[in-house]
Amino acid sequence: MRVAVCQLNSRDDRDHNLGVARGLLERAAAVGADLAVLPEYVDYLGPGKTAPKPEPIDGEFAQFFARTARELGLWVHAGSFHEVGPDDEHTYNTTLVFSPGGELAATYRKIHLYDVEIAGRVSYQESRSVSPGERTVVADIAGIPTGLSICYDLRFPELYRRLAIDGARVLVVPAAFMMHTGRDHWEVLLRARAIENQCYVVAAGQIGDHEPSRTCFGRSMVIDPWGTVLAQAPDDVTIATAELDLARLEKIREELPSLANRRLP
Ligand SMILES: NC(=O)CC(=O)C(=O)O
Repeated sequence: MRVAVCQLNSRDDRDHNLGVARGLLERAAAVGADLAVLPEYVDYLGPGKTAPKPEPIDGEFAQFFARTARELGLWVHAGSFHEVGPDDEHTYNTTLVFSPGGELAATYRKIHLYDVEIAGRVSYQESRSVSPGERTVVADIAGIPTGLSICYDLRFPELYRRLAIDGARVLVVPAAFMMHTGRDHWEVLLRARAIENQCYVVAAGQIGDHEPSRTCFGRSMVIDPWGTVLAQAPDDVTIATAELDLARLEKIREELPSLANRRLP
């Protein structure tokens, strides 16, 4: 399977963001990708705690990507968007995955919320405006069991171990990782999740400045189950592609059976 990671710089203009995302998905389809992955918060990254208009699962955001998947004949992992939440104060941070037929194949709500205060660097309290998801998800994407996660989830290895135990061969991480933490942690964490779970990791990030004061790290990448970086996007709004070889994954698991050798549940 050929995958494309799509790197965006989403702003406070949903229609603009969707237009840029569509252009990258067209590029992914043109180079033969079977699956294209967008980053966290494709719909909106701007001033204010949340998008001006959160949407239901079957709203315009979903319809746009269902149509795009169908028109391009592509599996589309639509990163994440602001889904209408349980009350007026909170949304969900939600992933939607569409099949090449345009059917909604999977949904996932971000479980771990980014509540972090690093003096002078990062001040973010995601739980003030977002409610956490409760459910882990291994989706069937083109016949491959694929574990879903979003951004800050990456720091919680027990989530990915659960996904691996539940059969995942690919782990997808749409993100808007901060520049301050990303430059030291992003690649290390992604490669660790790939090696320890013997899975492909497909990670699509937001890149650059977002109003009013957030800078995202980018460096979208695809990593193999040995921990090797197969593809990495440059610091731009663009795509990077790589081939996933499931036979190679099974060979790695056979030769170095660390997943099978686990002693703790
Ligand atoms: N933005 C996030 O959700 C996570 C992040 O930037 C980090 O973990 O660092």
